[in-house]
Amino acid sequence: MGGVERELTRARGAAPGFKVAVLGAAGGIGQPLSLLLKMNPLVSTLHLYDVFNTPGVTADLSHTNTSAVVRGYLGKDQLGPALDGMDLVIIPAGVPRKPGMTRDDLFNINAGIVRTLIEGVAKHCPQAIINIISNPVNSTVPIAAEVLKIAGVYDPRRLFGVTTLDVMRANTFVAEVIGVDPKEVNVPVVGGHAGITILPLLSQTSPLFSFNSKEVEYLTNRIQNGGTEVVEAKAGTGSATLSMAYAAAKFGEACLRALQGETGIVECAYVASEVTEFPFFASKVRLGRTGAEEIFPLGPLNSFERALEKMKAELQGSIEKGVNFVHKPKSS
Ligand SMILES: NC(=O)C1=CN([C@@H]2O[C@H](COP(=O)(O)OP(=O)(O)OC[C@H]3O[C@@H](n4cnc5c(N)ncnc54)[C@H](O)[C@@H]3O)[C@@H](O)[C@H]2O)C=CC1
Ligand SMILES: O=C([O-])CC(=O)C(=O)O
Repeated sequence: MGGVERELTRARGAAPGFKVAVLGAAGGIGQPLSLLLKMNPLVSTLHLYDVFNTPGVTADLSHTNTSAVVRGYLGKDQLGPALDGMDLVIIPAGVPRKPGMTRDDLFNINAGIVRTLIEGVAKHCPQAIINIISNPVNSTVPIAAEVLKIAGVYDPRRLFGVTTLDVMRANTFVAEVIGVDPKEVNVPVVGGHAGITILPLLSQTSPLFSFNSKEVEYLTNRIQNGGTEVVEAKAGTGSATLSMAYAAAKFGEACLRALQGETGIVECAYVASEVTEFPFFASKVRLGRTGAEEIFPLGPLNSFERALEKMKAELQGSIEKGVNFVHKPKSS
C-alpha cells in the first residue's frame, strides 16, 4: 500500500462502527458474506483473513463505495493482525461436504482449523463475539469453548454456532406450504445443526398455523435435509454458500445491533445452555451488549417435537467428540 493510500485508509478507519473479521473470507461463503458485511453501515472496519486469495478478494471488495474500510490478511503469520481489536469474528473457514458425506465427516479437517483460529481469537481479541459457521457446528462450538477455557477467556455468552440458515429454510418452506410471504413467517428451530438434531418447532410457528401430520413430516424432513438438498444439487462442487452468506450476514448484524444497545433482539443459535440436558443446544436467545443475555426455554412441545430422545445420542456424541479433541495431544 502506498503512502497516500495508507493515509486515506487511516483517516477512514476512524469512522464510527464495529470492527468485524471474517476467517475463511476467500471461500464460497466468505466472499458473499464479506460483500454483505461491506454493505452494512454498522461495519466500519472489515478484516478478511484466509490462507488463500485474500489480496485479490480485498482489492476487489475495496472498490465498492461503502464506508467500511476493508483489509486483507493472508496466511497464519497474519492471523494476529487480522484479529487485533475485533468486535465480531465470523468463521466460515474449512472444507464443505460432497454428496454422500455427513457434516461429521468434515471433523478431521475442520476441527483443527477451528482450534487454531480460536487460539488466535483468545490471544488477540478475547472480548469479541464469535460466530462459528464451520461444520460440524455441533462439535466445532464445543471445540471453541474448550480452547477459550484453556486460554482463560471463555465467556459462554459470546460464543455462537450459527444456525440461522435452518431458521431461514424453515421460514421459506413453511411460507410455501401456507402460501404467505416468507418474511412474515418465523419458525423456531432448536437442537443442533445436523440431520435429526435440527428440530423445527412447527407448533410454535408465527403466525400460528395448524399443520396436518403429512405437512409436519414433509416440512421436518425438508428442513432437516436442506443442507443435503444443496450438496446434492451442487454435485461435488460444495454446499450452501449464498443462502449461508445471507444467513450469517443477518445473524452478524443482529449481534452488532445488540452490541450497539438495541434491545429485544431474539434469534435462534447454538449456545452453551442449561435449557436441556445437553451442554450446548440451539434455541431462542435474547442478544444484548454482552452477547447471549437470556436463553429461552423450549416452550410447550407437541408429541412429535418432544422426541428430543431421538437426537440424544448424536448430539451428545458430537459435543463430546469436540471436547475430547481439544484435550488429546496435538498430532502435529
Ligand atoms: N453453519 C451452517 O449453517 C453452514 C456451514 N457451512 C460450513 O462452512 C464451511 C465453509 O464452507 P464454504 O465456504 O462453502 O467452503 P470453501 O471451501 O468454499 O471455503 C472455505 C475457505 O476456508 C479457507 N480455509 C481453509 N483452511 C483455513 C485456515 N486454516 N484458516 C483460514 N481459512 C481457511 C479456504 O482457503 C477457503 O477459502 C464448511 O465447513 C461448511 O460445511 C456451510 C453452509 C452452512
Ligand atoms: O449441509 C452442509 O454441509 C452445509 C450446511 O451445514 C447447510 O447447508 O446447512
